[in-house]
Amino acid sequence: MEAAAAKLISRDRITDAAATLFSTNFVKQIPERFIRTDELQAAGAVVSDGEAFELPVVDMAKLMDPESSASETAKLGSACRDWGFFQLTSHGVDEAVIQRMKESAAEFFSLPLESKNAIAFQGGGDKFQGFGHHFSGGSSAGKLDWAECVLLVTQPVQGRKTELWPANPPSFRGTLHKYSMEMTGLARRLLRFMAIDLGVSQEALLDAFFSGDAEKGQSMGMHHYPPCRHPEKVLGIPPHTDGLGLTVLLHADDTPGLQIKRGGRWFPVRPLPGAFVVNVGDILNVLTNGAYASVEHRVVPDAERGRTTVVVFQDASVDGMVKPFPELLGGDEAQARYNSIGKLEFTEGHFRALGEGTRFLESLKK
Ligand SMILES: O=C(O)CCC(=O)C(=O)O
Ligand SMILES: [Fe+2]
Repeated sequence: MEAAAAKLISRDRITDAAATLFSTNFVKQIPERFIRTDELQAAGAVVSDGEAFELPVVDMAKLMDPESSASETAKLGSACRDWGFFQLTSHGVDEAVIQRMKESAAEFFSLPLESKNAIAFQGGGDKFQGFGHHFSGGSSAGKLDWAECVLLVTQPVQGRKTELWPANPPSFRGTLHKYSMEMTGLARRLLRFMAIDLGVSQEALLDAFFSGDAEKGQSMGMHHYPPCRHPEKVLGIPPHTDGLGLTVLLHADDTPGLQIKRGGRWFPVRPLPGAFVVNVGDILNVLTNGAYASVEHRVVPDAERGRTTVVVFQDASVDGMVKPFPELLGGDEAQARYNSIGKLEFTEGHFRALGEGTRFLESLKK
């Protein structure tokens, strides 16, 4: 869940009891606050292991190569339209930086609770950054996720609260800075090809994500899902869509857990080694007038192995608004499938709806 979310909601601190639960994995009985069997049963079936399906794979090197660019761009476009998700290979992000980010995340979560709580969520108001449990709303209200996470603003640089960036491991802050810059570069590269696919100018799409507006930026979520002997009873993250523009997820290990909802069923992502998982957020869905889909997803813990991920969210807006690109409407406002709304109002609405278990995007539909 993106960091901006928590502006309107408080989050829970991780208690000693939860930390013990997370570190042992020999729990005989899972405490009631984590049990969500009903919610899980109501949410739809998971496709079986044997069922063949393929989450689209997009190759950045092929996007960049004039020989293959057109066909790979079409693949990128259909992934964003049909799945709202794809795995990205040959992405060009510095492998050493990725490796250090993975290690830093894993090292942070392996620290004793006391050290992690040095940057605990303060709760309430805009003090949303730091370490703790996710907020769970809607049908999850009052329940706790089988996960611990860190949320931080990473861009613009002047918007960072570096005192909340882990000081342990000591290399963490430098690594996150480099990783954040790499992610900006990656988003820029990808957006150029999305613009070609959409038929909007590259400048307009890049401006929507990166022009000087102070409200735009980048945030990150670092998640640790401890193993759980009863994965059918708990959730790592309840179903949600991402409320910003574009999300890029890095697996720090090869444990699966992310599931995508499609046609009423949950499709487990089988992470490809070395690939990022990229998905369309609600704002990009509106900017593209519904052409690109922001799709519901969730995380279930693994029975045997822990899972650590690092997620980067890239924010977007057009002239302070969340609205379909005028270029896509051919000068005819009647073609807009969503009502325009101010960026701040959108963010507030998104988190209010998340808390209520509804989807704000639906209320913007014409
Ligand atoms: O950790 C994951 O696989 C997904 C995390 C996620 O959906 C989020 O942070 O919004
Ligand atoms: Fe998400």
